[in-house]
Amino acid sequence: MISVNNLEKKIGSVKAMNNLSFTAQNGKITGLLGPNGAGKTTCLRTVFGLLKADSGNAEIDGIDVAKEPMAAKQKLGLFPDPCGLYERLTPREYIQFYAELSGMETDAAKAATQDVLSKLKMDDIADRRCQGFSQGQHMKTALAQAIVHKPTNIILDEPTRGLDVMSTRILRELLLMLKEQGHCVLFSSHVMQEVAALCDHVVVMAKGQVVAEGSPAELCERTGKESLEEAFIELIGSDEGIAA
Ligand SMILES: Nc1ncnc2c1ncn2[C@@H]1O[C@H](COP(=O)(O)OP(=O)(O)OP(=O)(O)O)[C@@H](O)[C@H]1O
Repeated sequence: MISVNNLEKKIGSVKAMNNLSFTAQNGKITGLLGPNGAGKTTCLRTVFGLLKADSGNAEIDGIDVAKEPMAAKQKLGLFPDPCGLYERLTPREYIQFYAELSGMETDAAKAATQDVLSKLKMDDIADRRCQGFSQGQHMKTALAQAIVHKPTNIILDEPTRGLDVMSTRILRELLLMLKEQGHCVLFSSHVMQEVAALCDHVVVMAKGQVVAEGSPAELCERTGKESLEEAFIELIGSDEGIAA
């Protein structure tokens, strides 16, 4: 479970997070939905411990990220940019390298790597160099890296940006699989269709604050709108910076 409690962050003259609070539960996909500049990336960077909040805190399974960063990170996986893989390594080498970086002994890292390769059905590409991989293969390798240390919680910042339809579908299936396995999945997006299709819980953000939260159906009902896109526009009072 990820909980964000009264986070505040001023960057220059901008309040990127303004008393931001929400919870993302295990076994659910939670979407952070907001227009450009809403503070989604700032929030996720804070949750991962890459950015220090001015006040408030983020907790991973009850562990304060700022106070116990190593313990919190053991329970958290960050989906990296799939374009940033080391092309000369095979998925097995790459994933094992990250498992060891997360603190596992070599034997445990090897076993965990095999586990995740099987879980994501990657055995056919496990020992090929990443160079020349398709988008979907890159994606699986990146996700395997994020979950090899068996974190309960996974965060993804606009994971489908720049992906084609097939890769987007693969990623969706992978996220649904993680949810079925009881993981807490938190991702940011401004793509309505994606959020409506995937999320159990949507946190609508604007100007560093939570404007509303609930399931897509609840948000539609609350605003009296038929689609999440219309509900979103009603909630934030503008259609600036969103994608259909
Ligand atoms: N390093 C920085 N320097 C200056 N301003 C920043 C910096 N990081 C974030 N901001 C500002 O903080 C606000 C929130 O930015 P953030 O990147 O968190 O938004 P976002 O919701 O992820 O937006 P997008 O959907 O466009 O990626 C914006 O106004 C942004 O310009």
